[in-house]
Amino acid sequence: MPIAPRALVSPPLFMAADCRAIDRHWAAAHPTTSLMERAGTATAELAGTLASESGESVLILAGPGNNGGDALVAARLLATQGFRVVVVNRADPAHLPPDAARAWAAWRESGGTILADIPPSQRYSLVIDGLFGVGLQRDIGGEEARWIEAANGLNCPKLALDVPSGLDSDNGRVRGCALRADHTLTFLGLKPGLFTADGPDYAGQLHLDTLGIDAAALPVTPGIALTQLESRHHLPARRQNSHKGLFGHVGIVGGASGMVGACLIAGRAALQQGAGSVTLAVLDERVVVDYLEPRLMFAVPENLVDAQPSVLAIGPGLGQQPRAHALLETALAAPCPLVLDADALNLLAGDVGLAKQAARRTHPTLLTPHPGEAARLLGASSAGIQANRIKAAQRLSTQYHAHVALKGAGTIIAHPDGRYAISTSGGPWLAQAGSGDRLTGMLAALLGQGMDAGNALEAAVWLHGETASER
Ligand SMILES: NC(=O)C1=CN([C@@H]2O[C@H](COP(=O)(O)OP(=O)(O)OC[C@H]3O[C@@H](n4cnc5c(N)ncnc54)[C@H](OP(=O)(O)O)[C@@H]3O)[C@@H](O)[C@H]2O)[C@@H](O)CC1
Ligand SMILES: [K+]
Repeated sequence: MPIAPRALVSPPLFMAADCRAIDRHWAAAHPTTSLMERAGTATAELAGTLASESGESVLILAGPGNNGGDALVAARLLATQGFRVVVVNRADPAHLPPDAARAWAAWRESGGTILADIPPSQRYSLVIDGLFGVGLQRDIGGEEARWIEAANGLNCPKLALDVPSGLDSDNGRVRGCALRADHTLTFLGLKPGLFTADGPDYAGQLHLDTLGIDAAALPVTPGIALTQLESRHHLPARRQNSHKGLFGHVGIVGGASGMVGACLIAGRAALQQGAGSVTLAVLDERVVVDYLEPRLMFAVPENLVDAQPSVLAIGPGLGQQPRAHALLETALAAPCPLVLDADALNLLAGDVGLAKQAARRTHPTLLTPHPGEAARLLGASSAGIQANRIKAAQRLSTQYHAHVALKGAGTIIAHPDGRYAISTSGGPWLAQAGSGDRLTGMLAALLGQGMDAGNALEAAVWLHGETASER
């Protein structure tokens, strides 16, 4: 029975290599039980509920590997149930992997036919995409690309098996072209590429079928999908006998002339997230009060570290002038958790000495780059960062010994111990000026209230996404 991933708490993510290892172990331990038969059965069950009631055929696109084998099993079962099916596959049966070859033979023995191309001008009740799964190796071209374009143009629901064909299951990148699915039925466990980069746009509604394998039997992986907050992401209940000193003094450095708003947004967000008190160290000295949020205090930036804040955030509207550089140098030496965002990251990227100082810090460091900032920090292009967002976040985390949130579709949170999470909250409405400043403020507030750095970053990213749900 498929599960909606959002119903699961922090489900593990499996790279293609993990899937291959699971497959090998299963085959060695259960030589007579085929996981493909289970995958095809789950597919036929879901397909039966998705196919429109027009009575038109189900179009099944099958590829040259085991993803195609899953589709062939589903074809056989759907035909048995009375569905009309059209199977398109141009693989050489002599070169199919063993399970897929058995599925091919069973389909043919049941009287099924296989077409070498999609019949023109026909209407379908459903498309099942079993072209490529976790075995996608390169960009799709040729006939398969043409089939995918044709399927994308059909006016009927589309169900992708395991991952939409053309989507790299490890990183969510489209390899040439990809099937735009309305539903994706993924097998065994969730794949990171379904949650980040192009994944959410192509996967549609996700369904997970574990194929009857107990989660405890699956390998432990470093990645999770952050589908909801866990207890570790919550602050303890406040005692009645409390005072503001217990909930942190957040210092925020930034707000150069013309960019003061960034600092105000961060400060207001920190107060809303429960910080005991917030001081803004605004570089534009003309600004000494926020009349809309008069609880914010203002300090001369050079004096802020001496005031011993319990957490410091630097970057919102900071600019890159020499004064900003000097303030960053001072902030890096602060004996408290430090959030680096925006121009603080750009300054780090441009100065090896500062970067080394950041990497040597003994108190927690948290970086919240968007892909452009991450690209500058890693000396790469934004496209290069987006091509493998998980790897990029992990490289930054290792390089700076920091907790890193690489913002964007499916924000990646990478930790220095190698663990990572992909947040499933949020959406394109977060793509707006000031959005990152709010995240910085929320994060600083959670740190100020004593939450562990890694948990605070995950919680802040999640909560920030929740505040910007679909309009
Ligand atoms: N893991 C499990 O336990 C279970 C896995 N199951 C299922 O198996 C799927 C994985 O199967 P898989 O490993 O056979 O890979 P798959 O995605 O079918 O593709 C490989 C084939 O495609 C080819 N090919 C690749 N890229 C190409 C391109 N751009 N253009 C053209 N060709 C390209 C490649 O050719 P080659 O690179 O070898 O030349 C090879 O022939 C998985 O997603 C799930 O659906 C389930 O049965 C349940 C249990
Ligand atoms: K597929």
